[in-house]
Amino acid sequence: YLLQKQNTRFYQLLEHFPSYPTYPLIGNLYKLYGPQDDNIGKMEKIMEPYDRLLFWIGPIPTIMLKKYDDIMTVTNQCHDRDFHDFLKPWTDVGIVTARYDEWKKSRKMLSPAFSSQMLTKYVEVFNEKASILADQFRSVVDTDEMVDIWDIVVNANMNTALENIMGVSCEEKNNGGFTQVWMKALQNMSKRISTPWLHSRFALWIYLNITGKIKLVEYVNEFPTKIIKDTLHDIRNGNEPVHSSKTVIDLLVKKSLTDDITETRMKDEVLQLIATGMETSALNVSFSLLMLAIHQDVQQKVYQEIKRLTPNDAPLTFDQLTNDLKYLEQCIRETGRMYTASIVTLRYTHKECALHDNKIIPAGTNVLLHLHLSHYDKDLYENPRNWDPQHFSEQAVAKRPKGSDLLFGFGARSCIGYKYALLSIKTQLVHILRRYHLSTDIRELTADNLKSDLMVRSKIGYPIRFVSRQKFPGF
Ligand code: HEM
Repeated sequence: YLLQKQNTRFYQLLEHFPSYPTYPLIGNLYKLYGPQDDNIGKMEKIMEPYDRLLFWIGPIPTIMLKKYDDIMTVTNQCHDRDFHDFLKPWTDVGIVTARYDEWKKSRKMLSPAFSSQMLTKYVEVFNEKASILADQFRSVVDTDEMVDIWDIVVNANMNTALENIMGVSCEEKNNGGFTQVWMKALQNMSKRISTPWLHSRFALWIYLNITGKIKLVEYVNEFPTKIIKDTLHDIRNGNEPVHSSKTVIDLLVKKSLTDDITETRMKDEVLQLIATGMETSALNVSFSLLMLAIHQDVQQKVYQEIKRLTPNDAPLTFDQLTNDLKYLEQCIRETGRMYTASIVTLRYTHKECALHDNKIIPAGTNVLLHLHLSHYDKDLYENPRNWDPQHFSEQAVAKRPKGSDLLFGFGARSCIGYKYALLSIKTQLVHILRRYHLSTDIRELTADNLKSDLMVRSKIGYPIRFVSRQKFPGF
């Protein structure tokens, strides 16, 4: 009551947004809590009648938006996310969690890691890891057995990330260990989000210590710290030419010789790149392969494009991956639309933010931008529940407002790694499709088959049958 009295405008502005009954201290976020297996369907039902919905976490307001024009308006005006404290035990200030001023430093520091010159270097690693990935399906080829490809794909993407970001080859000792520890650490982060009592920092600290999971947090932080220290040591001792950078850590460490960047900050930047880039890419590869296995006609068209534009089974080049293979890219984008890895993204309003109908989100509000729901918008996509690469044909894209496909977010804080992701995903799909024809017994993958923790996943896995190309006449 006192809060409301003191800040009348704040509460008056929020009254313009629909909400559910709210209770003192708890608010009404209870509406969204429940088993993770059911949360996507539940969210869709709750949001169905609304374009905007106000939730209260105790006294803190959170507005959920699902229309692309609202999302674009907010992302154009607000450049902050406010969940730094939430991830703090695992990672501190970095590009994803930093507030505006610190974020500008991160973005400037990391942009060179995504220049064409660096991307060209990464392509070599993409080819090498994608070829190893394709090799791993040899044991099941032509057996008629369907395999759930997730574990294999996620490992391949972790190995690629480790090599390009940290320069650690997956053949080296302990890296397998890092992938397992990382996945467990992510499960714990997601458990914190879906478990209200773990929102308290003190409760989380007790939980992590009693269960011994604090060791995961320590290991995840020690691993990149050691590599940063070793790289610094090498460069200071002249063992590394200062002008050549193959990895993100090389770039950061060299920058730290002239700029004020601490080892902790470098470690957090690196962890946050892995957190945002690795699983998102692995999910797109897994969903894309499953979609191609379901949609045989599309698979055939993609395969013909690959045969036509990348003959001789040679490693793919940066130019081929960037300029050719347009239909394959349509498939990847369509998968990203229907199975949006990052189901939501966040903004925090430091100033009032006016929406197009003059409703105002007051300063001090968290805004949840529901990318997944925006991708099922009938105003943007014909038959949005159907997986159809034609949604991303040149003509279809031209008809939509520029930027309304929110696969990689929008505005200043949109995905810094989107080109990297597209190149990496394309390389993996080409290496696999060149060698195998894919099929599956799954007929379709609807919203009921999806669940979400920090990311969107298939409840029924990604079961695929592999047949060698030679044995598959007609393709
Ligand atoms: C299919 C793969 C990927 C998808 C779907 C994806 C999607 C997204 C989305 C939706 C956002 C939030 C944008 C916003 O809030 O407006 C984001 C942010 C980000 N992504 Fe990606 N991403 C992918 C791959 C990658 C890769 C490979 C990297 C790096 C190696 C990366 C690094 C980042 C970073 C650092 C941010 C935060 C940017 C900032 O706050 O300035 N992402 N991504």
